[in-house]
Amino acid sequence: MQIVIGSDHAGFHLKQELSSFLQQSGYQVEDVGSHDPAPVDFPDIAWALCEKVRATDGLRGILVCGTGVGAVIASNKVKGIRAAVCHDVHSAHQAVEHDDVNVMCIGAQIVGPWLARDLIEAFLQAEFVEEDDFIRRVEKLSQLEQRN
Ligand SMILES: O=C(CO)[C@H](O)[C@H](O)[C@H](O)COP(=O)(O)O
Repeated sequence: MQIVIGSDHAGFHLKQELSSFLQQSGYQVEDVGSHDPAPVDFPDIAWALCEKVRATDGLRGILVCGTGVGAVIASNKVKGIRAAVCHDVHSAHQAVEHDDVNVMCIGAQIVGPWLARDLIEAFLQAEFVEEDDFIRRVEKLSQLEQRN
């Protein structure tokens, strides 16, 4: 499975750790940066990551900033992206199962590396449940994008 990963400066060290973990677990990881801990603006990294995610069916992204908040705001402004900040395992899998989330955001200042591993495993192993209610709601999310 292919994954895109990215972070700003605040998420850099956790992103590096998660990237290694994913590669050791057999995932093919594309890292859109940041590639060093120098300050960078999270909307720029969010765009680089989300552009790739929306271009390939089924591709998922993991975006790390300090709190996950900036990352999720920026990602949800990109058409075709459904992003969630997940700091508990239940949300990490239900976000995909019910809401077909394709970008998970994590706050490196909020969760430690071991919980972050559990979060990304729950996110990546989950599949969208193709029930009528969930399909209709996800379609309505896409319709909201057209209203602006
Ligand atoms: O969490 C974030 C945005 O929600 C960012 O990663 C930064 O941590 C936050 O904006 C603080 O910025 P700083 O330049 O690291 O002080």
